[in-house]
Amino acid sequence: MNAASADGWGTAGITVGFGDTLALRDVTLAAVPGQVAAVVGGDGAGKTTLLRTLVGRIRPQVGRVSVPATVDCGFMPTGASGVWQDLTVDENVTFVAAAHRLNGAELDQRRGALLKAAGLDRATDRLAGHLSGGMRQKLAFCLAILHRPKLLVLDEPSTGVDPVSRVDLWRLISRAAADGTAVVMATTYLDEAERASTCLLLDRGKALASGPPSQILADSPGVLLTGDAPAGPPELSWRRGRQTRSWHAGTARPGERPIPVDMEDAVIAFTLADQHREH
Ligand SMILES: Nc1ncnc2c1ncn2[C@@H]1O[C@H](COP(=O)(O)OP(=O)(O)OP(=O)(O)O)[C@@H](O)[C@H]1O
Repeated sequence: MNAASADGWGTAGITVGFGDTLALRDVTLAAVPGQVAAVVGGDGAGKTTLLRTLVGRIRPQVGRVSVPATVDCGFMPTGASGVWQDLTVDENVTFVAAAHRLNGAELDQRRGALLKAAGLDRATDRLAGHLSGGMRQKLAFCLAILHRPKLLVLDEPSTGVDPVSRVDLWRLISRAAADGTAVVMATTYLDEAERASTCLLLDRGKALASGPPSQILADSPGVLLTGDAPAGPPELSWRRGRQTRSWHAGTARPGERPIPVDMEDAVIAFTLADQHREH
């Protein structure tokens, strides 16, 4: 369980069920040092279950999980629940540092650098419960990475965060990866997924696509059209800005002018293609 493969860590063919619900079916995810792997998918897709299985909080019924030793893992649960609301920013850091036996000059240096990078260095005496949502998420991030984990797992770190704090958070995440950490993050923001090294698209517990973002876009199934009105059945059309997107399986028909897909289109196209196959 604890050995790193040549390429890093991750899950191999894991299946997780809760009673009658199959939350994950045969899902493989690679966590590679120096890279950010984004896990994307809609509500109930299985993102949280995958991350919790990766950090050892859920045991898969089938498949293998390989991660570094627990002390080398950092986990930021969803909704900044890793933050103690009744403690100040500084006290939160001290509390988590004690759990990792960090102290002295090493802790002072780490605390100073992280809180500054997160824009929290002027808020050290504020109660975490009184911080804005974005600041609290950034504090949760700092706590997860305080002990310089080799594997950092983040569950929707930027959900509900304003655009400026999202940029800050993304900078912190990129820096962690640049320092050699293997980062795995669930996100519902597809612009973030597009900037990751690899993406795993989940839908109802199943992996619909995985690979570098450019490959996911290139592999996007079917044909995407845009216009003022749906070009096919309403269940295969959706609004995007002022335009309507329409999708169909197969290749372009005579007279159609398919448009290039971005990550948002690709995620919808993979999901529709999967539903199409099922019917
Ligand atoms: N502890 C649990 N007991 C029973 N069912 C669960 C449990 N945890 C998750 N599930 C179910 O497993 C499926 C996947 O849930 P999960 O929370 O992993 O999805 P998600 O992609 O993180 O979605 P969301 O962003 O909405 O939380 C859902 O159908 C969910 O209801």
